[in-house]
Amino acid sequence: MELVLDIQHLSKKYGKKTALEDISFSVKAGTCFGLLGPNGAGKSTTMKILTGIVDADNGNVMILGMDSKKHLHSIKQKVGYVPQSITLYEELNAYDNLLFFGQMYGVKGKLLQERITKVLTQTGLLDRAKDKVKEYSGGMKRRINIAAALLHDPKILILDEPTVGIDPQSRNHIFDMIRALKEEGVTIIYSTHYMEEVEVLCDDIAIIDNGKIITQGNLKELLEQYSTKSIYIETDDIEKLKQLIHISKITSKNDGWVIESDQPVDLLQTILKTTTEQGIKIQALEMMRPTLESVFLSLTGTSLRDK
Ligand SMILES: Nc1ncnc2c1ncn2[C@@H]1O[C@H](COP(=O)(O)OP(=O)(O)OP(=O)(O)O)[C@@H](O)[C@H]1O
Repeated sequence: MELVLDIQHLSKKYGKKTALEDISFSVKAGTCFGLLGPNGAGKSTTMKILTGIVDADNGNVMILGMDSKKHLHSIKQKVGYVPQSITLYEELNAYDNLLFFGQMYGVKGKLLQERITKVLTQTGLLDRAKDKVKEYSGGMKRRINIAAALLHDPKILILDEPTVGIDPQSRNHIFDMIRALKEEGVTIIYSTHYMEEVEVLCDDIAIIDNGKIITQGNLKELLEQYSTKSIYIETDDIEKLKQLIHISKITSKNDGWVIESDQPVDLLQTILKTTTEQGIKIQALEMMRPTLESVFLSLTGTSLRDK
């Protein structure tokens, strides 16, 4: 598959502080790539290097086959970047903001009018286009900020933590937008510290921590490879069950227990059979979906949520 982004051995220090240490990853055309990591991991620095805002100390970035050091201008025409902070004129309405940003990207005239209508429709804010941005909610501002990065019809859209501090409705809108853009063939590069977002949106991921990539690859394969397989059960008679079946590791969770097993399907069947035969009542029994939380835990020994 065609690579639209290829990063090799990127390093960056701010003074003595190492922000990135030998980062390499690549992104395939038409996919959603997730850069997942806790605060301060180096996600924004990576994205700023991709967009030419920050210079790397070492390493190479190829975007759409072009070297970012030599062809930044051409690259910028094909890449949309949504920074973490909102960059809109509060006193202007959304339409005028988009007019301004479109012209900055070099889009003009009738084409710009068409693009503004399209991006406002994509963000679900066409009917609010004439309202001043200062009257928008945080989530709506974020959606317009994304719209601004789409005006020049980019092939790659880079989003730096686009859902921080916004309402669930706007978050869902952003997810729907990303899925629709992907359908249209746009490659998405998405940074976040929310594992759940990566799990539902991304095809391939890199997990970054302390400026280093700790693992990367296809999301499904990583989940399969690293995460713990387990069963969740709620029953009033766990002690009896423990005597009847072999359980290697069990921990309490919510109103029940999580039992780890290399063979969760077999264990599930055994539990069902045993509880039925012995008359042990169960309130809930299910296989637990592998999560990125457990991937992170098994690779770093710490929880991403605790960072
Ligand atoms: N301009 C700067 N000057 C000095 N240190 C910086 C600067 N920008 C970032 N850093 C440091 O570099 C490291 C990586 O920061 P970066 O913003 O890339 O992380 P991040 O993963 O995007 O985190 P966050 O989600 O908190 O923005 C952090 O330790 C941060 O404090």
